[in-house]
Amino acid sequence: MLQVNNVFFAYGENPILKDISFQLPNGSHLALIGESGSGKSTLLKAIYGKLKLGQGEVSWNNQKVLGPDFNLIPGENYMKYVSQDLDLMPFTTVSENIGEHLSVFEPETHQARIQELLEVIQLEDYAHVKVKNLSGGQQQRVAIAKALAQEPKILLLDEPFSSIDQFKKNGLKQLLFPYLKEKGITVINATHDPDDILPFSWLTLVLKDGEILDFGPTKNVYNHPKNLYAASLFGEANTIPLYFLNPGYYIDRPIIVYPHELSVTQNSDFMVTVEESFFKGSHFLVKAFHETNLMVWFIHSRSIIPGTKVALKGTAKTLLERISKTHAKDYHS
Ligand SMILES: Nc1ncnc2c1ncn2[C@@H]1O[C@H](COP(=O)(O)OP(=O)(O)OP(=O)(O)O)[C@@H](O)[C@H]1O
Repeated sequence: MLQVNNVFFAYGENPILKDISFQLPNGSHLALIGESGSGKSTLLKAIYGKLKLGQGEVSWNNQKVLGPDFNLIPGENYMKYVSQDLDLMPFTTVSENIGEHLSVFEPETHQARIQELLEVIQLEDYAHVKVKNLSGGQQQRVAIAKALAQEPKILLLDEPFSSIDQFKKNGLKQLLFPYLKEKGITVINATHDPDDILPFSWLTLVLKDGEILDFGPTKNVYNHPKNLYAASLFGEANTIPLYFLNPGYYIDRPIIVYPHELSVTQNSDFMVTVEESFFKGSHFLVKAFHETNLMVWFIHSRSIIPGTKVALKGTAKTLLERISKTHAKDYHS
């Protein structure tokens, strides 16, 4: 179990992490999300033991993570941190980088381990290429393999796929994340990419201004977002007064609605005027305005001519659940 208890951290007078507490069972996969500057990298560094905490502590299996005052080289041997600063040896090969910290006394195991990791990061053909001759994305993959070579129990990833193209990124994630799960490695992945979060992370933690806004199963964080900020981290999102969606609810409470939860209908009083349709491959993302000037995003199978008035309804099951939860809250308050 990884435990983060009441962690506070400031850069000088500037508080960055404010009373962060959460627990992660071993082998879990957490997505750490939040806008730029919300404190994701700082939290990873705090967990890794790189920062002198103002207050609080981090422990793993009841063993305290010692900070920079105790470890000359920050970090515990059961934990690896892959940041943007890749810490590779540019003039040696991919294999040599991955195997840098492996025992030379077991050459066969050593080679087998390197081969296994080359397959996970899909760089088998580059085993003997010098790192300086690789692209930025390829170097990121080597840094991940190098971290995994030492069989950590906890892997901290700081936007690990930022330089990797979409095609390679998808393939890599489909190999890497199941591999980490199979090995029982606890993963905290700081990311801006909804495609990292929804399919792979069972848990999600939302940071806002250095505080935890939400923490729980990804499905709950997504389906019942705390506010527009949390929902927007997954993509476009709307806040719409409840009574626009169901005139039966005479409550002036806004509700979060994802674009895919709205659809064009013949019979609804919720009318909007289309401004623009954006091609998204399998559908169009449409930007429209209600007469109250409220901006509304919804998806549609075709592009819609700007200026067209359409009626919208929200019938998605997830939205209906959210509506009934919001309505119940009003009813009881
Ligand atoms: N070495 C530092 N000295 C002073 N302030 C810092 C330092 N590193 C980060 N900060 C500040 O701490 C805050 C949090 O930064 P952090 O890098 O943790 O955010 P982040 O959520 O990871 O952002 P991004 O998504 O852009 O990587 C920011 O306001 C940043 O300017």
